[in-house]
This record gives sequence, C-alpha cells and structure tokens, in this order.
Amino acid sequence: MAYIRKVGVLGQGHVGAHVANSLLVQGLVDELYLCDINAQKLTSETQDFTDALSFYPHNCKIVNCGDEYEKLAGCDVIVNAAGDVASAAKDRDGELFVTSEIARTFIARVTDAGFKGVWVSISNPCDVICTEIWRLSGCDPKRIVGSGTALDSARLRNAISKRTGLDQHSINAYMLGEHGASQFAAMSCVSFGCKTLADLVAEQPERFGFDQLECEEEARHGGYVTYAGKGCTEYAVAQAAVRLVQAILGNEHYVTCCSTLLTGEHGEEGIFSSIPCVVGANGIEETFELPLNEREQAAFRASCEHIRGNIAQLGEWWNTESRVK
Ligand SMILES: NC(=O)c1ccc[n+]([C@@H]2O[C@H](COP(=O)([O-])OP(=O)(O)OC[C@H]3O[C@@H](n4cnc5c(N)ncnc54)[C@H](O)[C@@H]3O)[C@@H](O)[C@H]2O)c1
Repeated sequence: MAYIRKVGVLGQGHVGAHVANSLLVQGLVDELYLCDINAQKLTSETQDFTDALSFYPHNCKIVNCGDEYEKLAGCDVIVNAAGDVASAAKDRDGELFVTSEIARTFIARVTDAGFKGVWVSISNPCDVICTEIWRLSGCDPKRIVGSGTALDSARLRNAISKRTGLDQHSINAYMLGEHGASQFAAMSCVSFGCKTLADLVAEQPERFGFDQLECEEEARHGGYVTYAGKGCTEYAVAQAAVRLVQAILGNEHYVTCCSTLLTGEHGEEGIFSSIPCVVGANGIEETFELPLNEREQAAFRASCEHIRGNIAQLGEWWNTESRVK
C-alpha cells in the first residue's frame, strides 16, 4: 500500500497559509490538517484550498481541525506558524511572550495525543520557541527542526550572488546563530563549488573582494525590508519551511542551516540555535561544526547568550512545565 503523507499546519496567517499552499502546489502532501484559533479565517482558507484542488498536481484530503490540536497527532510533520506577526513590528523578540504563550496551548496536547513525527517550527523568536517545544514535549530534540537561519542564509547567498554574478544554488554560505538581530555570517567558510572565497579574493579581488560586512547586514535586515511594505514576510519563509518538510518526508539528508538543540557545538548546549544540519526522516540527522574564526566564534557565543536572555524572561512555568529530565 502506498504511504500517505500527513502534514499539519498550526496557524493559518500569512506564513501558515503559504506553507499549506506550497505543500499543495508542490504535491508534497496527501492529507493536510489545518489549525487556527480564528475559526472564520480557518474556514475561509480551507475552502480556498479545497476549491483549488482541481488545479494542484494531485488530490489531497484537507481537514479543518479548528483548535482541536489532538487531530494533528497522526501527522508525519507539524509546521508551527502560530503567532501574531504584528507584535514583531520592531524586532522578532517582540513576539516572545505572545508566541511562547500560544505554544503552551498546544505542545502538551499534541504530545499527549501521541504525536511521533517531526516539528518544523517557524514562529518567532524561533530558537526560543523550538527550545520550548523540546522542554514542554520532552520529545527527542532531533525531532524538532527550527526554520532558524535557513531563510537568512538564502538572503546571504542573494547578497553574494548579486556581487559575484554566480547562482545562489552554487554558493555555500550560511548565517549562524539566532534567527534574529544577533545572527552573523560565517564568511570564513564561504565557498563556490569547492573553491573558497579566500582563494577567489586572492585570484580575482575586483570581483570577490566585496564588502563582507555589508553582505552580512543585508542578510540580517532583509526581513525588515520585506516587512516595511507588507507588515509581514511570507513567501520566502514558507518556501524555506516547505523545503525542510520535503527533506523530512523524502528522507533526503539535505544539508541546510536550521535551528537545532546544541549539544556542545562551538562550546554551547541546552538551547536551540542555527548551525548546518543534515535533515532527513528523523528530523535533524546530524550537525556540522564549521571551523569558525575568532570573530565568528565570539559572535556565536554572543548570539547564544541573547537566546538565553530571552528564555530567562519567560518565568517559572518554563521550568515547572518542562518534561526534560
Ligand atoms: N522564522 C522565520 O523566518 C519567520 C518569518 C516570518 C514570520 N515568522 C513568524 O511566523 C509566525 C507567523 O507569522 P504570520 O505572518 O503568519 O503571523 P499572523 O499574525 O499573520 O498569523 C498567525 C496566525 O496564528 C494564529 N494563532 C494564534 N494563536 C493560535 C493558537 N493558539 N493556535 C492556532 N493558531 C493560532 C492566528 O489566529 C493567526 O492566524 C510569527 O511568529 C512570525 O513572527 C517567522
């Protein structure tokens, strides 16, 4: 019998709706379970997707789950896009108390209903919410994949592509650390094919000797350029998340930067943050530690401290409700 791919999406705002639509457009899902506390919005989105079924590559069962999170328990992957993006107008930390409270409403319920699949979490502050999912579910942390700096790394590749004329797909370049203001570019590890940026700077300085800090800044602030005119970012993050879902459903062993529980990488542990990861059927299959230079190592440490600072603001429920021993 053919395997039935089941995906749940929590939150049908700008991001969640685009995730659902992309999953359908790409034919990646056979059963789609949608949740939102806004019943009217959810009914409308479900209707719109259902109306489009004749035009997607194949049929799909689309289920309006309302706020009955337990109905997502049989999914292979649950995408968390629940939040309130208006609270993030100034920075992503603005949603800290909102999204952490929202996540508290569903993590234990989904877990207790027997969810055995992989979480792909997008909601901001992404690294804090991933850490919360781990603590409140007690599940194997490998089963939690934060979209993290997958999108910021794409922005970095765009910045480098513009300056070098090379295709984004041919550039290995990652933003590491928090999906937030403290992220940084691991420029010492950038390569094109197997050729390092440092070698190319020496060989073709006029083309590859671009301002690296300017590229890093473009990647860090790209989201705010988008947010300024739309009040949200949606297409790019949805594609980044759907790429992760595809890698999980296809057991691809896809290498990307995303948020994972640190277990000693670069001297850090106990929180989620972005480093290069191998993504497959079990979630995070493996992590890669990059040979960061001194500046980058210090930036990673500072970024992790920022995430810890946010977690520290959340109060005692963080510890009392934790299922991590
Ligand atoms: N990681 C990234 O790269 C990235 C990029 C863009 C947005 N985001 C984040 O993704 C999240 C969603 O963004 P958006 O623009 O779609 O926000 P939005 O405000 O448009 O939509 C959020 C949706 O979540 C729903 N929701 C709230 N509480 C819920 C609950 N308890 N259960 C189910 N649904 C609930 C709301 O009703 C709303 O429909 C935000 O946290 C945002 O900051 C992350």
